[in-house]
Amino acid sequence: MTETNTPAGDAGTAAVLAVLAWRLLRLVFTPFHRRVWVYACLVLGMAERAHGAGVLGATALASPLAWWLLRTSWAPASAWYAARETEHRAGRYSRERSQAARAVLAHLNLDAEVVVASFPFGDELTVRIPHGGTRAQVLNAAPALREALGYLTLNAADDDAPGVVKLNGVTRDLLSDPLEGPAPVAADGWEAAAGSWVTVALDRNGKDVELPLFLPAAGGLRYLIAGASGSGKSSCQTQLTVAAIRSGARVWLADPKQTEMAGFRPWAERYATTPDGIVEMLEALCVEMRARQGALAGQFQSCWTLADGPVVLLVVDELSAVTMCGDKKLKERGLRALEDLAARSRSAGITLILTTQQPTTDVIPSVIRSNLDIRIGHRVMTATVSDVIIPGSARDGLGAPHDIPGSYDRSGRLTCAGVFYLDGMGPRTLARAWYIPQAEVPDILTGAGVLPVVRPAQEASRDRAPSPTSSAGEPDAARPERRPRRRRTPAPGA
Ligand SMILES: Nc1ncnc2c1ncn2[C@@H]1O[C@H](COP(=O)(O)OP(=O)(O)OP(=O)(O)O)[C@@H](O)[C@H]1O
Repeated sequence: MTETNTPAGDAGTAAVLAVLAWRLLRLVFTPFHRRVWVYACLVLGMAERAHGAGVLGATALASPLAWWLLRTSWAPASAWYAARETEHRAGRYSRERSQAARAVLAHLNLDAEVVVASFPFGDELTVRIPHGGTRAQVLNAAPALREALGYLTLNAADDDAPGVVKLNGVTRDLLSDPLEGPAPVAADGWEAAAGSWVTVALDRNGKDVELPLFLPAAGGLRYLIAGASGSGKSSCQTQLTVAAIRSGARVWLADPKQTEMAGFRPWAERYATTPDGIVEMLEALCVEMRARQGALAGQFQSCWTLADGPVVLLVVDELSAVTMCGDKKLKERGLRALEDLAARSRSAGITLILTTQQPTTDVIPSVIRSNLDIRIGHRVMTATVSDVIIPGSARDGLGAPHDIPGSYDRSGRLTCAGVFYLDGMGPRTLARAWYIPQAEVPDILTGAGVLPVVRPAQEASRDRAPSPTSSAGEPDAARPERRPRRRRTPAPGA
């Protein structure tokens, strides 16, 4: 085929060649997976030179413009592009950081390989101990690495593998920066058996903090979550409840404030809001617990397993609704049920989350407190209160909830909302929780394909005819706060 020698053809060819030259130059610095585009331009340009087809040249020139228009005006294209760019930048960030770290170590006569992985609050540096080198040498280099890479802190992680040292470098202040983005448990594809661990927070080294819902050898867990109003007590509670529902546990909720847990209501097997409804629910759970224990005894088993049935999660959102209840008899019944559950629910595969904003010895009597295994202490005002949540924390120097600094920002939110001390899961840890607003709970659970609990028709009748020994959950606000009116008429269908 003959070449076109018109001035327009020459100008087109020159333009194509200029684009190609630029693309070829970039090719040298472009990672392999991004080169396909450059190859496509190259092929089009060659075709243009060989066949003089102006259409191909024009395509080669116009296609970057078309792609730019596409990705700026069509949402799926821009989302894809943004995701690729983020991935690309993260790769570049890690490469640059590992090169910088290697240079620092080489300066200190340590010829070590370094791999950097980034986290929301910093980086994890995995340093391979060089031949003839020691772990101590790498650790001695940490201050120089911290200085050179600009970390606030750089500490050795406690999960070293043989031959490597892992260092956690923190770039953001845990106490002043809330976690952004969806909580891991809310992510698409989060799947778990009821026994799995739930990532609820990041610790001050930027590492995941995981909490269990059930432990195969121990059974259920007993959580205490305490802190001042607005300190973010709902953070871990909501995440654990989402995880429990997603993993098929039966969830019973006591929600006297009717705010923190309201989003869960359609998925809760039992839901109570008034003191007598809550006490009834606690008593019903004691009955369930004894039935489970009876079944275990019959099989000579000491502890519930997931093969025996699903975990039951009981969340009492404000413990004082029971333990400080004005009705003395009701309070005694509630305390008896709570003591029973705190002492014996574990082996029956029942997990408890007891939450309060008044962590005093009246609200959490010591007989209940002493059985709670995992304590999550958000900001409180005094050392005495810290000691109730985490015994000894006021004096042991390992960090206490009243040490957590915080003030209200202009929107009225506590700056330390969601920051807590975790005690009872290894060394005491300061962490910041992910946050799931209640309004998002229905979308998360619906999006995960979890069907709401179909409540039996009797539920309505329970409202009308509650009985202290019935296994009824009472639903809610329709019910008078003090004493339900008892009707003698039998429940429909009874
Ligand atoms: N982990 C978190 N990260 C960021 N913000 C949070 C976090 N947890 C809570 N918040 C913010 O703080 C506010 C109060 O949180 P939350 O309702 O959990 O507090 P609370 O301790 O349960 O308070 P109360 O006892 O009064 O119900 C929330 O509306 C939210 O804006």
